Amino acid sequence: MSLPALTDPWSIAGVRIPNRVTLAPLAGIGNWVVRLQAKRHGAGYAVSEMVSSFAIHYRNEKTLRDLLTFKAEEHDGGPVAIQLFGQDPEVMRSAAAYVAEHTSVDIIDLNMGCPVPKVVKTGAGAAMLKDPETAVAVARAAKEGSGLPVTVKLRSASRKDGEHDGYALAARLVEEAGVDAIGFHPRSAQVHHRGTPDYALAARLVEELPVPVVLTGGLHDVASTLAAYEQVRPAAVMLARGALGNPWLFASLLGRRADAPPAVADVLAEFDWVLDRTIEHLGAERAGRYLRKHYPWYVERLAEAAGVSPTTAAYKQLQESLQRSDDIEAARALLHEAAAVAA
Ligand SMILES: Cc1cc2nc3c(=O)[nH]c(=O)nc-3n(C[C@H](O)[C@H](O)[C@H](O)COP(=O)(O)O)c2cc1C
Repeated sequence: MSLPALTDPWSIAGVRIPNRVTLAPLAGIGNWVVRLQAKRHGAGYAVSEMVSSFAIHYRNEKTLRDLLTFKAEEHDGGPVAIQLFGQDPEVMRSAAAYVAEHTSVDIIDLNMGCPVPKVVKTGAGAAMLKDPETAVAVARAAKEGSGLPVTVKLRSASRKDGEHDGYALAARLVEEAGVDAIGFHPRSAQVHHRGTPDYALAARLVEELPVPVVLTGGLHDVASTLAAYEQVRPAAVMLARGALGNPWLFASLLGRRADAPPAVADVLAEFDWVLDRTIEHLGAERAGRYLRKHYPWYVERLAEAAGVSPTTAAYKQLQESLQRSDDIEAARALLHEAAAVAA
């Protein structure tokens, strides 16, 4: 069969997704601002940062306030999912029921791939690859609790030289828990985010499973994403590190803009948009601290737009000044000044 264009629609359990370029879950990053940013630049589907099922079950105030905000405009460009993690089926059932009732999410995604020790030592994330019975029970509970489509994002394996326990788990989740799609990251949990993903293995999974497989891993620019899409033939591609402070990648992949760095004015306008929306989300004080994580990406874009290496002295100094600043308006002024020089 011919390979659909990335601009072609597809669906997860009857939920229509207008194109095949999607935003990956990104812990500490993928809040409504970042999801809406991806959607504005064309992403057909976006998954939230991972959220603890326990925190929802126990009604942790900060979690409910900061992580369970989904804006109506996020849905304009296609559906939105929340990613939940946790190893206890009954807690997952309760958390899934809560998000179905209290948020506008269309789909629940379950994290079975996070390799971070804090998560794995509780038996959640990538630890689930070694415990298929629990993984199936958790997925079933999420479906029953929410009544929503449920997808699972997982790694190909726990260990780099071990069996492909994640690959095997994917089929069981679909067969035994009725999981509606799989997000597949063909790297082992052991290597975290290093090395080349095993796209040949991902292609086999796409052939084998009766549900959509969404590919993530190593999709850092237009060329690498198109090459992986053609090799693996997944239902969709899911951008992660490649999209950090680079929402233009969505538009370039969808043919809505050239595959070229954004202009200085575009970087500045985007930066202002992110600042304004994050102030709306967190208030100016918290936004100022939180956004330090985002600043380096926009400095890099600015350097690219100016045709200069981000390692030159001026850009290094700008990075340092931004990291020292927790005043959001001071940070805005710094980037505007640098942009005036770059333009
Ligand atoms: C900062 C960061 C946070 C991430 N957070 C999550 C997460 O919350 N849930 C998840 O399933 N994967 C998470 N991932 C993994 C990504 O979704 C993605 O699968 C992975 O980075 C591979 O894609 P890449 O090589 O294109 O970056 C995270 C990755 C990064 C770099």
